[in-house]
Amino acid sequence: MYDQFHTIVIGAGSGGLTVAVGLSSLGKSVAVLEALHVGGDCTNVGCVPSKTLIHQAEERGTLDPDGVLAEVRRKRDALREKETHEFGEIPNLSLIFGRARLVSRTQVAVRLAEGGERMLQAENIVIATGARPRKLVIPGLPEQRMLTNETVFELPVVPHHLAIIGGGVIGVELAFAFRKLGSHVSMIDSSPRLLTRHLPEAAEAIEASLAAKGVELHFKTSVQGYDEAMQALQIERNGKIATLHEVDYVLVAVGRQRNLDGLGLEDVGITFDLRNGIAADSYGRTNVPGIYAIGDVTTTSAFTHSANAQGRRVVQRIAFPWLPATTPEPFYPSATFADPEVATAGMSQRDLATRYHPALIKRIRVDLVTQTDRGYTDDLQHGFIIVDTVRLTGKILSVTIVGPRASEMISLFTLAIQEGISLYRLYRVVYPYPTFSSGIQKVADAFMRETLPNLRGELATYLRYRWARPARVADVTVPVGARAAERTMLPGE
Ligand SMILES: Cc1cc2nc3c(=O)[nH]c(=O)nc-3n(C[C@H](O)[C@H](O)[C@H](O)COP(=O)(O)OP(=O)(O)OC[C@H]3O[C@@H](n4cnc5c(N)ncnc54)[C@H](O)[C@@H]3O)c2cc1C
Ligand SMILES: NC(=O)c1ccc[n+]([C@@H]2O[C@H](COP(=O)([O-])OP(=O)(O)OC[C@H]3O[C@@H](n4cnc5c(N)ncnc54)[C@H](O)[C@@H]3O)[C@@H](O)[C@H]2O)c1
Repeated sequence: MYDQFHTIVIGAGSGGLTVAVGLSSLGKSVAVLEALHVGGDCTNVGCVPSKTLIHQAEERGTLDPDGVLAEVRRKRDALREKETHEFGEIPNLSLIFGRARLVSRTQVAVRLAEGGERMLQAENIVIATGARPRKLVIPGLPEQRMLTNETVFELPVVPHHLAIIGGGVIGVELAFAFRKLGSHVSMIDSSPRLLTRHLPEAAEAIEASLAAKGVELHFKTSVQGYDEAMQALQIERNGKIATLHEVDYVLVAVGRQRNLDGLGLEDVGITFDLRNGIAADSYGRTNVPGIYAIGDVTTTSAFTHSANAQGRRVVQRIAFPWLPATTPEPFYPSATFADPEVATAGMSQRDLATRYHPALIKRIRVDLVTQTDRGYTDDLQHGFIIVDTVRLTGKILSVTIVGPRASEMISLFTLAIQEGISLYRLYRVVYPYPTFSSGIQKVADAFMRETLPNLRGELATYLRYRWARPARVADVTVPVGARAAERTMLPGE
């Protein structure tokens, strides 16, 4: 016997809840199936606890580090409870705890958390099952000393020496936080630098800031094993073994693995692969009519805001199928809550390199330390804005900001890129004084200074290279904010 719904959503995380709330508020009956907790990764083991930790560590530092960890859990649990209660109360929305599996193109079986199985049927199914941390095997490391983002926020006491494997977004954010709480922190990455999806300039600033705070950085390095008796972590670089002493915890943050297994995707004929996740178009449609996929389980999303944006497009598609579905997926901005913050908007460097001849691109860099008075008043150590723009036209293609509140500042550029607002128009905007955002004015100033006195030359270059294909794709980085469909690498791969 199948219970009937208009839409079944698998996963009550950032993406799934967006669809469920959107459709139920439009009067559609929605079943949301969740294996663990309402809120998914973001509320429970991701954005919310990590940002609370970062904020608390900044505010309270070494005064009461274990109290900070307790406060992170208190706030996380309170939010989880509030969300669970609120979603449970929404009319037309049935929240069902259990593990879901597709049994046909319109039917889902749920192994209920309370025991037993329930069968559901709907004309639309949305898969939003997210991702989990990729695991590493470290010989000799006892299980209780191995942490991931799923366990690190449960620590009752702050580690004495935390070794973080992986210098991506998770590793970097948590390295700053635990260092501020008084842990000795060592970072180990197999790559030659941190934040490999960002511009090298951004990684350099973050590396300098971490090093200044006493974080040990080990690049091109792998972890060999752990000696419990000595609490020693063996690492290897260029064939040489070194030892990190008194390591009480190892945090593994080496990327993500999509939650695809046990979903019955093959049985229903949904196109997916382990590397790229479920293939979906810019409106979340998979190759199977009526089945959608959004968020971390797809190729194109790695953030809460992108899962949310995709969820809203699915709501539009399902509720208003007569509206045109022609807009491409937007570029998703990214924000890394390091100290200083790193934020990006627009195209990836790889995409730039494939679509534009290098001669057509003008790169402008404004140093927030020396070129803004706010940098001076605040004794800023690291900060800049880098903008890649089309010569002559001032069309903004790609932006990286490193600095305080970069995560807030980036939205102006996100708007400019999406709405085709050029640097000529940003030049006319008045920015309050003294702010870091006055650096945006400096970017526009620099563009005008380099363009207007040389209009003829800029025009000639523009006309010559406007349609020219680049000779070859350079070895370039792919910023996190890149439209993920255009990435060649995915988080954790
Ligand atoms: C430490 C950390 C910090 C982060 N910080 C940020 C940040 O600051 N900003 C940002 O934008 N993003 C951040 N992210 C990324 C963000 O958390 C994810 O991109 C986002 O949660 C993805 O949403 P989702 O809906 O795709 O999946 P999820 O939120 O992971 O939700 C998927 C849900 O599906 C459930 N599920 C899985 N399989 C099944 C099944 N078979 N049946 C039923 N339920 C199932 C899971 O239990 C889960 O609740 C962070 C991630 C981590 C790990
Ligand atoms: N502020 C945010 O938006 C935010 C914050 C945290 C996480 N996230 C999301 O979570 C996801 C995962 O982040 P992550 O940091 O785990 O992955 P990541 O892909 O960003 O970084 C993984 C790092 O681990 C390194 N690595 C891989 N294997 C290794 C090995 N065996 N030994 C040593 N180093 C190794 C890689 O070189 C890379 O630098 C990202 O997609 C991100 O979007 C977002």
